[in-house]
Amino acid sequence: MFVIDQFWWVLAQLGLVNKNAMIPVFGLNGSGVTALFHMLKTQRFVSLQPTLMPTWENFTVGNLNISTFDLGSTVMARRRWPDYFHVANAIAFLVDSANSEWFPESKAELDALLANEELSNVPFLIFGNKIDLPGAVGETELKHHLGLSQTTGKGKNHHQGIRPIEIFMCSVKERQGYEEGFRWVSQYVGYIHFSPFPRIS
Ligand SMILES: Nc1nc2c(ncn2[C@@H]2O[C@H](COP(=O)(O)OP(=O)(O)OP(=O)(O)O)[C@@H](O)[C@H]2O)c(=O)[nH]1
Ligand SMILES: [Mg+2]
Repeated sequence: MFVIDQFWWVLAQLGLVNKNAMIPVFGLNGSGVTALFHMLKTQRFVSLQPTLMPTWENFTVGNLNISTFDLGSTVMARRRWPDYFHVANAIAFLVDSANSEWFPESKAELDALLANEELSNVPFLIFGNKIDLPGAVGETELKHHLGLSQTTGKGKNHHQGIRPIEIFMCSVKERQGYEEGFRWVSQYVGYIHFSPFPRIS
C-alpha cells in the first residue's frame, strides 16, 4: 500500500493525476466564502444572502479536487467549525480586505485556528478578498493587521517541518488571485483516503 501511495503521489506531483483534498474554508460574515464557491462551480459572480444552512461543496482547481463545506459565519456556525478540523488536509481563511474595521476580529479567529492543536500540521491558505473595492488594503498591510510577519513563500517550497502558511490577495468578483492560492496549497496536500464527514458531538 505504501509503495502504491508513493507512486500515486509522484504522479500527482507531476500533474498527471488529480489529487483530492478536504479544505474547509472559513471567514467572517460577508468575507466571500459562498461567492467563491459559486464562482468556482459556475464561473459566475452573484450577490448572496448570508449562509444559514451548512452545505458540502466540491470543485476542481488545476489538478486538485477540493471537497469543502460552506458552514457560514454566525456565532452558532463558528462554534461548529472545530467539528471539521479532523478531516482538514488544509484550511482556507477569507478576509474582506476592504473591511478594515473587522481586521481585529479576523485576526482573533485566525489566531484561534492557528493555535488549535488539531491543525498544528495543516497548511493555511489565507485569502485577502475584494481587492476590487476602492478601500481594499494591499498585501503588506493586511499581513501586518493579521500578524503574519513571516509566511512560507508563494513558490514551490520544500517541507522544512514548519506549517506552510501564505496569503493571496484576490477578488472573487474579478476572478483574480484565488486559483493561484489553491495551486500553491496543492503542493502540500493530496490524499486518496479521507472521511468527508464531520465528527458527531
Ligand atoms: N466587490 C466584491 N464583492 C464581493 C466579493 N466576494 C464576495 N463579494 C460580495 O460580498 C457579499 C458577501 O459574500 P458572501 O459570499 O455571501 O460571504 P460569506 O463569506 O459567504 O458570508 P456568510 O455567509 O455570512 O458567512 C456578497 O454580496 C458578495 O457578492 C469580491 O471579490 N468583490
Ligand atoms: Mg455564505
